[in-house]
Amino acid sequence: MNVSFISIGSNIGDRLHHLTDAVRALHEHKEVTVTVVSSIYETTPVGFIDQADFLNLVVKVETTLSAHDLLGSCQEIENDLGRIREVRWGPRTVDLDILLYNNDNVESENLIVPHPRMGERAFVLVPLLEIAPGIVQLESALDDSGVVYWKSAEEVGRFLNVK
Ligand SMILES: Nc1ncnc2c1ncn2[C@@H]1O[C@H](COP(=O)(O)OP(=O)(O)OP(=O)(O)O)[C@@H](O)[C@H]1O
Ligand SMILES: Nc1nc2c(c(=O)[nH]1)N=C(CO)CN2
Repeated sequence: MNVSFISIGSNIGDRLHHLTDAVRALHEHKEVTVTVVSSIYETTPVGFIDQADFLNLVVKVETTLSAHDLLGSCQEIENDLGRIREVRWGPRTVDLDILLYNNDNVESENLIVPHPRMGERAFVLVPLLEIAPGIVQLESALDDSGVVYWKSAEEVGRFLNVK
């Protein structure tokens, strides 16, 4: 069994709904089980900053999928939930990024793990370290300004027991 951490973000429309749909879709995949959901954080946009605030969370999953197949499933979920890709780092209905996959280092054309920008992104590190303290070593103190606790994981995790 493989263990992976996935970051999920949304900043268009009913953001909580989009996060919930994405977590549910992951969990409903027959080769993926969501085992832990972080709290939900409201975060100021990073990169392309002239856009609405995001909701972000991180999930831990167990999966029999390879890292590449897991990426394919994440992209399918993004497409199903109607993500519009226009501006790099721009608004999206829902965005799923693979942060970690076991202790693997992957460097292929379409997949890099650990995610190359996770170390500088508080919207990733705050929820990741909440559910997996110490899983990444920080080079300096984490500047968590712009990342505010929004709601408990209950909001998205409630349905996970019913599988
Ligand atoms: N670890 C990873 N998780 C998800 N996608 C990845 C990863 N490594 C590379 N990619 C590639 O990144 C491509 C672009 O992804 P996307 O459009 O979501 O970028 P972005 O979310 O705007 O920016 P960022 O990559 O900085 O989060 C995807 O098509 C995918 O092939
Ligand atoms: N706060 C925040 N900013 C972002 C996010 C995100 O999920 N949250 N995703 C991005 C592209 O992956 C770019 N910028």
